Amino acid sequence: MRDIDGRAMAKAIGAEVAATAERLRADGVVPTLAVVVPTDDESTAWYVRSIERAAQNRGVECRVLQLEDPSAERLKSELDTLSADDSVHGIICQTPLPEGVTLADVGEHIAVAKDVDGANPASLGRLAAGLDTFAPATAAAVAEILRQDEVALKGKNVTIIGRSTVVGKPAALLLLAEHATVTICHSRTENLPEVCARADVLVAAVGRPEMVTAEYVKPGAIVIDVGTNPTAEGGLVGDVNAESVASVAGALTPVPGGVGPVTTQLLLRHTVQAAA
Ligand SMILES: Nc1nc(=O)c2c([nH]1)NC[C@@H]1CN(c3ccc(C(=O)N[C@@H](CCC(=O)O)C(=O)O)cc3)C=[N+]21
Repeated sequence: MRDIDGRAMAKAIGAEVAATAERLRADGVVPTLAVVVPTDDESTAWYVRSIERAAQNRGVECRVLQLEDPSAERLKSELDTLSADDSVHGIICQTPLPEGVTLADVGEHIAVAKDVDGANPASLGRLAAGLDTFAPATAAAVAEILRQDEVALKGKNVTIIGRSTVVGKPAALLLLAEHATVTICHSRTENLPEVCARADVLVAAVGRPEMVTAEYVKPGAIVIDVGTNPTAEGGLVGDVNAESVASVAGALTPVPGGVGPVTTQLLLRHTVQAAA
């Protein structure tokens, strides 16, 4: 089994982002991303630091707004303000959200043109309708990795485990647009390993540590692991048991070093595109 090098792909995207950011700055536009952080959460805090670091390296301005357990009203008004602020080009509201607040709820307060992580239901609708729009960065990373790795998708069986609005559903739409035959599985799917084992490309986006084992994988299949599950030791494991699938899969995105780094760079790419 081959490892797909997400860090190398991220680096290439980052270089392209830096070039675009430089052109924008020469034209007097400082590409700016606003990161709204509404809760204290370890994996979110890590992602935010990673966005800040990457943005700084690529010439994108990053404004982090840490809110202390805001009400839904406060969060929405903050997003309304950023949506109306001409100096802000991209907005991401980090999940998890405070108790009782849904992403669809707050997402409606992120202007579609600045919705670089595809949180507004209107962005998802545009994606479904085949209109120009930003997909959630993680879903976009799945499609980008398959594109950069030159994985054939036309007519192929792509199976996605997980039907979330931020990953499973938008990834399905993006891969449908590449003419894949897409199956979405979830917790109620019958004979899950068997359904997955028909896939030429298997995308694991469930959030269950190392759930996907060899019996889920067709010999030679490309496996994309979207999971970032924190371990007790402070590390990170994916949704795929890499050791188990190693003898069956053709290729796998490792965790860390797979989908994660590409996700961060695509958020920046979306930001410079929004600024342009
Ligand atoms: N609205 C929203 N969109 C998100 O996309 C979102 C979010 N909220 N909340 C938090 C989670 C988490 N997340 C990660 C992204 C990249 C890595 C990543 O790059 N991880 C590194 C390694 C990290 C390590 O070693 O600890 C890697 O996979 O190589 C991790 C986690 C995006 N999230």
